[in-house]
Amino acid sequence: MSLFSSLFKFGSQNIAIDLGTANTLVYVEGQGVVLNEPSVVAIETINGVKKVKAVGDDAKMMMGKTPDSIEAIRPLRDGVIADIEVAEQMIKYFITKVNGKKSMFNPPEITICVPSGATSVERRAIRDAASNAGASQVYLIVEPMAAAIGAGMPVTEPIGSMVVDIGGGTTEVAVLSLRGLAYTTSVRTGGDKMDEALVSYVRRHHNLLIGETTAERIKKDFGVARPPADGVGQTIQIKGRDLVNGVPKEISINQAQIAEAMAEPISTIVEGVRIALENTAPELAADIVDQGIVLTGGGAMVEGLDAHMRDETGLPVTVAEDPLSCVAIGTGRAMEEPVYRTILQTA
Ligand SMILES: Nc1ncnc2c1ncn2[C@@H]1O[C@H](COP(=O)(O)OP(=O)(O)OP(=O)(O)O)[C@@H](O)[C@H]1O
Repeated sequence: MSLFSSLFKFGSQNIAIDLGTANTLVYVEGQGVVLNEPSVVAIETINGVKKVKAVGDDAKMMMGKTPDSIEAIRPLRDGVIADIEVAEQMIKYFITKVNGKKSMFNPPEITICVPSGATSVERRAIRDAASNAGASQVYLIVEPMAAAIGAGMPVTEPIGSMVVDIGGGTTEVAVLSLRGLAYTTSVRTGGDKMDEALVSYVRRHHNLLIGETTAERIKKDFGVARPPADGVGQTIQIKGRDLVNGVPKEISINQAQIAEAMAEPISTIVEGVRIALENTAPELAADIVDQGIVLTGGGAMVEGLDAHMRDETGLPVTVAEDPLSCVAIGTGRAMEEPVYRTILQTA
């Protein structure tokens, strides 16, 4: 085997990254999604020196439970990079995890998605983080376009389609046609705001303090976008700290109350969709009446959200097949398939 072919064989594959507020997914050329871990980094400070202690799953397990010397950080907030240095460390860690040491000798091309509303400064921050993490070339793709490609929507055709990507930090609403965004808006509300709404509801109504992780678990397992048909739904027990006497306490809450708690962020998302529909050109709007709206992102999995949006807009609404992976799959397909190549932006 020649030196060239051995280098080629052992070279690193190009990769696509969905750098999300809540989760980071990595798609490797020819393999698909190979990594899906929380966007969390645990940093330990010893004698003023900061060191990465854990990344991804291991770091998330530490959230809310770390000693003073360790801080679990989410480097992305509201869909943009809040801590550039930590984000870079996280990207570097994930690239090495999928490509091993190969990336050092033969750096991969990286295609990475950015929120459609990201400013040029934010785009540069994401590009620099990927370059510093070892990319030979960085391409960007806007998140709703990636979500639509991942959901199998006809983005290259002269047909209007609407995608609503409900992530952790942001909800991206976009109308796409002929490889471009005909209209886009980004609402800084997503799954995180639903968690926060649950935390404050429980504090207000039960004087109980619960953590973000507990709130997220309640949302995922019992969250509903509208009150259950019987007006109550399932009742669950939740544990936290009593705000009056400071001791651990358990209370009961039902799904009607959970729906009430989550109502505000959900109506902000629906309002974003309504504004997008009002701003869509008539020909494209006519297509959306036929094609309907497709929901992607983890927030799309809140029970009854599709039905609620159908009632609010009067349009057909469906949830994509694999809502949590749509953006990563779409970013990966845009990297691999020549038909989407012109959609990619060189950073
Ligand atoms: N089964 C579920 N039901 C409700 N919400 C869920 C479910 N699974 C995941 N989520 C929520 O989806 C959100 C994460 O979605 P996703 O991974 O698409 O976001 P992201 O890409 O990381 O965020 P962003 O697009 O804002 O950068 C989190 O708020 C998470 O709690």
